[in-house]
Amino acid sequence: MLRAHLVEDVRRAEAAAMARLPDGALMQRAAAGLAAAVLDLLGSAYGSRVLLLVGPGDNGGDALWAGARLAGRGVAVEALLLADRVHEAGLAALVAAGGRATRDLDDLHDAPDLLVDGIVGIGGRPGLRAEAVAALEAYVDVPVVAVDVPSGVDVDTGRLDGPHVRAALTVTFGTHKVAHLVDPASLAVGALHLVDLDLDELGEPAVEALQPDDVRALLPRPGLDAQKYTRGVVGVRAGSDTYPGAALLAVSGANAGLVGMVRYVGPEHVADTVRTAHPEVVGAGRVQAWVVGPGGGDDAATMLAEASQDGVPVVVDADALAHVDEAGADWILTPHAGELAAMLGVERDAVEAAPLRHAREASGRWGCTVLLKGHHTLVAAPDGRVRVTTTGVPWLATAGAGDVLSGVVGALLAAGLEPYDAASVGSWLHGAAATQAAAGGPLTASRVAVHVPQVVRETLAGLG
Ligand SMILES: NC(=O)C1=CN([C@@H]2O[C@H](COP(=O)(O)OP(=O)(O)OC[C@H]3O[C@@H](n4cnc5c(N)ncnc54)[C@H](OP(=O)(O)O)[C@@H]3O)[C@@H](O)[C@H]2O)[C@@H](O)CC1
Ligand SMILES: Nc1ncnc2c1ncn2[C@@H]1O[C@H](COP(=O)(O)OP(=O)(O)O)[C@@H](O)[C@H]1O
Ligand SMILES: [K+]
Repeated sequence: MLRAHLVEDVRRAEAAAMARLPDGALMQRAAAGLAAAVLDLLGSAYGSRVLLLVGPGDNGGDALWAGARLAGRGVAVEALLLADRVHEAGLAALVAAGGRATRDLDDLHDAPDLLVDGIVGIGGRPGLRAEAVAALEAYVDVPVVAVDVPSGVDVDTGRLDGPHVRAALTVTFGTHKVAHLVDPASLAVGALHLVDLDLDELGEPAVEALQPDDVRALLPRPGLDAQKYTRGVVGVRAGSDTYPGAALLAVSGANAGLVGMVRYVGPEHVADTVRTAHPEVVGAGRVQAWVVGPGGGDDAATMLAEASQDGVPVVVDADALAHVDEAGADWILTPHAGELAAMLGVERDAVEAAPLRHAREASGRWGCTVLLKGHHTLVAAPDGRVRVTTTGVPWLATAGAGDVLSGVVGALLAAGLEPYDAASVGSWLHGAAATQAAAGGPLTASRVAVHVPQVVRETLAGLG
């Protein structure tokens, strides 16, 4: 599991580690890891130029000490000091190693190959001061390595309020922070590299992200004595005269092999199309979970009312979301930002600016799992836990992709996974299938469903 902790938890664990380590040991480990990552990115030390942007705190200290190490390896290192006082020992080390420091942007030599953002780290407030913005604007085309976090982001929430760094690589220390995983800040992080500091006592993570091993452990798989009913039956109520295709897509996700049987209930001509495309699918009957809503149009309210009567878990998606009054504790709501905004009576922009807060709020309000779709989809449980999906590609932002997702999640729910696991594992598989289907290029929603079995196969085999 990839875990992200709040700043207060990082501070506490850091204090405990500092109490048992020699002075400055943690910063030296951080700086060594940072310098190694910068060297990797540069390719070669000699002839390379690096500019450190140095703020007032220990984040600047990390940058200066890493700069000293880089200068010692032959990199031409300059530091632009953006505060009246900077980390003194770090500055002295840089200068002793042959680096150069200035407070004046105009006093810098040729354009660097890389910027190192040591402006602020976990002690930073959102936004950047004018001098930092001017320095970043002077080198807009130069890739940035962020120290710990891209400066300017709100570390504990992932919000962006004001100017911030956009990194090509973020090198973080000890544990991940919320802003690394949660949108919109996660969009500014670039590649993410963790330098281990052996911190213990970090406590419970604020958010976490499933890794292939976690998914492997959670995936339902048939026992030797399995029969179709023991594997679970998922029912899909989706599609309408206006949107017949949504039924096909939701069924294709449900029918990716993760359950024993799939039932479809909907308009007769849609059912014909579903059966032609998926001959395995049968009609009404007992199910262990329902998927309700994709393409439901005006029928969505009836679909939801009928599915609710069975008392089994329900995945509520798309048109059915508008009709959720009271939700069962074992339901999963799967809105995108626009749908969640309508449910909560706020603007879409507000949800997009603070998806973590709104996903948590919705989960609390309806007392069930909420899966908020986006670049990094969030799954929030009513007890406060949140998982972030880091699989997937932007090509997945295509019509019908959400319908496939609801089917996959419903199948996992019917197979017996807890709602929180069904939603997060389903989202992980959906993203991984999209990445595989896209193979670096465009994809359509139908192709995502086709790739789910192969992703499951590779994950079970430990190839994920
Ligand atoms: N924790 C760990 O395990 C380890 C931590 N390590 C490193 O320490 C970093 C944290 O260092 P830190 O605590 O000194 O805070 P940091 O972020 O450098 O600066 C805070 C200062 O900036 C200022 N300031 C605030 N907002 C601002 C803004 N928007 N724009 C401009 N200035 C702003 C504010 O000053 P103020 O304005 O309030 O006077 C405050 O004094 C951490 O991210 C990691 O890199 C590693 O070395 C080892 C392991
Ligand atoms: N920028 C992005 N990067 C990766 N995945 C994305 C991005 N934007 C959207 N997605 C994913 O694409 C899917 C779109 O679903 P949705 O908005 O419900 O579309 P539809 O309603 O047409 O099915 C979701 O799984 C969402 O997480
Ligand atoms: K930084």
